[in-house]
Amino acid sequence: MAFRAQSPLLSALRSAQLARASVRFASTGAKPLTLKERLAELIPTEIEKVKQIRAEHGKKSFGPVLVDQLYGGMRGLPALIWDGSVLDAEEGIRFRGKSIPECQELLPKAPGGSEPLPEGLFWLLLTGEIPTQEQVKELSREWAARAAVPEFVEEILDRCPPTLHPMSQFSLAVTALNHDSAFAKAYQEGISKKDYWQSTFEDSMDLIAKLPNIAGTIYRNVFGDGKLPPIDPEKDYSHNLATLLGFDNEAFVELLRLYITIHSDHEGGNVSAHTGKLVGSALSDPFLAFGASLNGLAGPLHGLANQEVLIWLRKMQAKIGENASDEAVKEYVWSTLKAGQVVPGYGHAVLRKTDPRYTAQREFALKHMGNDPLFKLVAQVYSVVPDILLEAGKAKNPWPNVDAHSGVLLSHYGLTQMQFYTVLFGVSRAFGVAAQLIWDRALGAPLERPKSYSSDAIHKMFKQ
Ligand SMILES: CC(=O)SCCNC(=O)CCNC(=O)[C@H](O)C(C)(C)COP(=O)(O)OP(=O)(O)OC[C@H]1O[C@@H](n2cnc3c(N)ncnc32)[C@H](O)[C@@H]1OP(=O)(O)O
Ligand SMILES: O=C([O-])CC(=O)C(=O)O
Repeated sequence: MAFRAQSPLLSALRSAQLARASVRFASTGAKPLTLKERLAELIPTEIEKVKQIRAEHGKKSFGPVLVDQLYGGMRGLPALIWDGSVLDAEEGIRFRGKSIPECQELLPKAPGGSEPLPEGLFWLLLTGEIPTQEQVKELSREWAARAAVPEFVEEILDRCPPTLHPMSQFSLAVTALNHDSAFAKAYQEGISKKDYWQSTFEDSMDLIAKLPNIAGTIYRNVFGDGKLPPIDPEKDYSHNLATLLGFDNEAFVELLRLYITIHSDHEGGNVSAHTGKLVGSALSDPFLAFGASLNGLAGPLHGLANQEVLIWLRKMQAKIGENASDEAVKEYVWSTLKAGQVVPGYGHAVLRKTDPRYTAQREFALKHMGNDPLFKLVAQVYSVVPDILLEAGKAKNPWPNVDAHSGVLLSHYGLTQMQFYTVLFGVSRAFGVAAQLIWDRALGAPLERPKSYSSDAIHKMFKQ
């Protein structure tokens, strides 16, 4: 929740809560609150806040809905509540009000590391607060303890042909985790609505915790890299993910910390986030809801674009050679457009400037791999594509998005199998979707069911 614009009553309530929480640390010297305990404290205030917003503003309008918005993919239509992050077209994403550079500065880091730990980001997404070092350490341990995947899910993955796309395998495995859903079980046992959030929280924690093992199994099955090593309970989430994928390079671990943080959430309207929220609104458990998110993320206009960027760059290199001139790159970009294809990694449904996630990855590349030939090509493409898209005159945003840069970073460290890239995006996106699912159930969010119209109905409506 953004706690910035609050009534005096709500701020007083919240300050009292925060004060109580810190007094509890100070006076008892007890263990700091766990994420679930802190959430339990925040939920009553948030329920009151939403009640108050609805009482005060419930009948106010955001403005007209245009017929073009119905035909045009609902661009700009205010339609969803999403608390973890808000996207500004010019400035890019803020997680609970914090920009990417602010998160890089404020969130806890691993010893010796300089990138934020995704554990801290998850805490921030859920509570709006920056956790302590001790709290993220506890979260790393908790996720490590929950990381094991049921044997039958491993068997499902082992039986997938290596030709089945890693994203399809990922979605199958996540959906199958529903077998052990705490929410589904509690619902069958007749749980009260006010307790929905607790089992949703448990499932969400299990979901996030099990993703590294699932991703590692898919990677090793498809790309033939031997058996999975065990999770180390004393290591952080990204470190364990890197190990499971077979990488022991500390710079790669730092990359994963940054990667998961910046890919975690992008407000609620993007395909994967909205799908998760929609499916969750039917009280499908977090595994079913996030499995659906993954199927949306697997589309080339959304998360698959990071794979598409690398494929496109490699094809370009094959055609015009390495160290090609700007002219040759421009010609290749034009040939893509003239063939009726999109330039992958460029454009965005909301953003109208360079994606700050692109900038964060570019800065990482400048720090760690300034001389990588593929990074140089990515930078060269950045210097020519926006002008071409402007000249072509169709794309509303000619600037690069997050996917234009992620593949080159992964491939620099040897993760060259681009069909796998969107799986890492999916591991990250679970953080944002899970955080909102928990709040949706805590706040009693209703079944989503907007109104649809036929073209005939619209035609008749305006004829009169
Ligand atoms: C994590 C993410 O999901 S980030 C996005 C990842 N996707 C990509 O990078 C794929 C390439 N980009 C695109 O296809 C688009 O820019 C999208 C899907 C991201 C956004 O789509 P929209 O909001 O519809 O974009 P926009 O309003 O600018 O589209 C207008 C026209 O420009 C075209 N256009 C937009 N971006 C591009 C591009 N990168 N290359 C060529 N044409 C483009 C659209 O295809 C559309 O053409 P049409 O009128 O013939 O249908
Ligand atoms: O916001 C969007 O529509 C797409 C995107 O960048 C994301 O989901 O990360």
